[in-house]
Amino acid sequence: MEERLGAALAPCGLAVVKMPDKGRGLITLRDFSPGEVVIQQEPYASKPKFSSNGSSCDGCFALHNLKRCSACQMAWYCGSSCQKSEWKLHQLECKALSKLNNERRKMLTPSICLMLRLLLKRKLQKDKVIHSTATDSYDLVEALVSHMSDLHEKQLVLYAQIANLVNLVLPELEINIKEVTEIFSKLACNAHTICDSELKPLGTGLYPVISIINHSCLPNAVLVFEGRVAVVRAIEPIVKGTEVSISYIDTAATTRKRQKDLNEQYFFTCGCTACVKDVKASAVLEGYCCKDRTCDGFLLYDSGNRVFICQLCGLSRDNQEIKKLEKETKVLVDKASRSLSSNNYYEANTFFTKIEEYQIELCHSFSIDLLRTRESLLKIHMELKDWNKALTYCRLTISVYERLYPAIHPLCGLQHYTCGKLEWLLEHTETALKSFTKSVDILRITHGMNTIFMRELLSNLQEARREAAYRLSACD
Ligand SMILES: C[S@@+](CC[C@H](N)C(=O)[O-])C[C@H]1O[C@@H](n2cnc3c(N)ncnc32)[C@H](O)[C@@H]1O
Repeated sequence: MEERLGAALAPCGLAVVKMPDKGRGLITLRDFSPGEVVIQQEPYASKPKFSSNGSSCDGCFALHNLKRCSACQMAWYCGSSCQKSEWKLHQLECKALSKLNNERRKMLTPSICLMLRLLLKRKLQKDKVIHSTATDSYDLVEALVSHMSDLHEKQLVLYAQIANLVNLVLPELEINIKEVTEIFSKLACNAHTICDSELKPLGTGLYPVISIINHSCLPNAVLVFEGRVAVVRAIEPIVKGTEVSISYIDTAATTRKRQKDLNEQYFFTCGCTACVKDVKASAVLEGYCCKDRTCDGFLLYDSGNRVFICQLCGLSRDNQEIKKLEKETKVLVDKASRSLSSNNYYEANTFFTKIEEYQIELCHSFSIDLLRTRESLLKIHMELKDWNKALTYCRLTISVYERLYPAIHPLCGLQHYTCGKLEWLLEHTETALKSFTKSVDILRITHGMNTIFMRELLSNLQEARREAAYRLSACD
C-alpha cells in the first residue's frame, strides 16, 4: 500500500514520511507557490448533512434541483448523472435503509450514515464491483490513526453501542464490532467537515490521503472543498522538502484554547511557533483592557495585591469591578444565545448590544469574546436587513481577523467580500471596489479561480470597477 501510494504521489511532487512525534506526514518533493493545488481528492465515503427538506446532492454536494430517492427517501440527487454515479453503492444502502422503521431511521446520526457508506464501499471494492486505486482503497483507511488507547472507556462503550446499531442496519455484512468501534474512533480524528465556498458546513467526508496532512496553527496550506472534492492549496511558498500543514481548528483562539481543542479531539500537543511563542498574544486575546481608555495595554492579574495591572502603563483595575461586569455579561450571553437560536433577531439584538457595551468596558479591543459578540451582531443586522449597522460590525470584525489569522486566510477573504457586498448595496462604490479587490487577492489563493463562487465575486468586482470608472468620468 505504502509503495503504491508513494508511486501515485511522487508525480504530484509529494511523499509520505514518518515524522518524529507526529506519525506520518506529507512532504513536498518540489516547490509549490501560493494558490497552487498541493493535492485534491474525492472522498472514500461522504454524507451530506441530513435535513428533511433535502440537504445537498449525495453525488456532487450541489444544493439545487434536488430530488429524493423514491425508495428509501433518504438520499438526494441533483440529476440522473449523480444518481447513476452513486448507484452501485446506493443500491445496497437503499435496500438496507428501506427496511428501517421510523424509530430506527431517527437513530441514524451523520457518523452512522458515513460508516454505512464506508463499509459498503469496502465490500464493493473487495468484491471488485468498484475498483480500488492507489489513492482510493480501504488499505488507506486501515492505515489511519485511531487513538483507541487514548480514548476514555465511556467513549469506547458509546462507539461499540453505535457499532451494534450499524450491525442491525447491515446484518448481511456480519461486521466485527471491535473493528467498527475502531473505525468510529478513526472518523473522529480523520474525517473532515465538507463546507461550501463560504465555509458553511454541508456534510462529512473521509479523505484518507488528505488525512495524512498534519496540523499547524500557522499552516502553509488550506483545505477547501469544490463540491465534495477536497482541495489543499498552498497559502505561502512551500519549498521542496517542507512538511505540508493545514489547520484542524479555528485558530482564532488563545494558545490554551487551541491546545485544549487539539488535545481533546486529536490527542496531541501542538509544538508550532504560534503555540510556543504566543504567550503575550494570547493574553491580549483573552485580556481585559486598561481603565485608561486612551491606553492600548492589556491587564494581567497581580494575585498578591488582588488587582489587575495594565502591562503598558501600570495602572491597576479593581478585581471586584471586573468580576461584576463579567457576571452581568454572562447572564446576558445565555439569554442572547437563546434568542439567536430561536431566530428572535430583535430580542437577540437588544441582548448582544448590551453585551457589547459591557465588553467594551471590560475587554481589550482584540478580545475573542468581543469579536464573537460582533460576529453575532453582524449576523443579526444582516437578518434584520439593517445594512449600515451590518457594515459597521463587518468592518470591526475585519480589523481583528487581520490580527488573528494569517494574511492569506479564507475567513479574511470572505469577510472582505461581505464588506464589499454591503458597501455595494449602500452605494459606497469606491470602498466596495477596495473590499472586492482585497477579497479577490486572498480568495484567488485559497479558493482558486474556477468555481462558480469565484466567478460571481469576479463579476461583482468588474461591475464595481465599471461603476467607479463611470462615476469618475461623470465628475470630469
Ligand atoms: C489526521 S491525522 C494526521 C496524520 C497522522 N500523523 C498519521 O500518521 O496518519 C491526525 C493525527 O496526527 C497527529 N498529528 C497531527 N498534527 C500533529 C502535530 N502538529 N503534532 C503532533 N501530532 C500531530 C495526531 O496524532 C493526530 O491525531
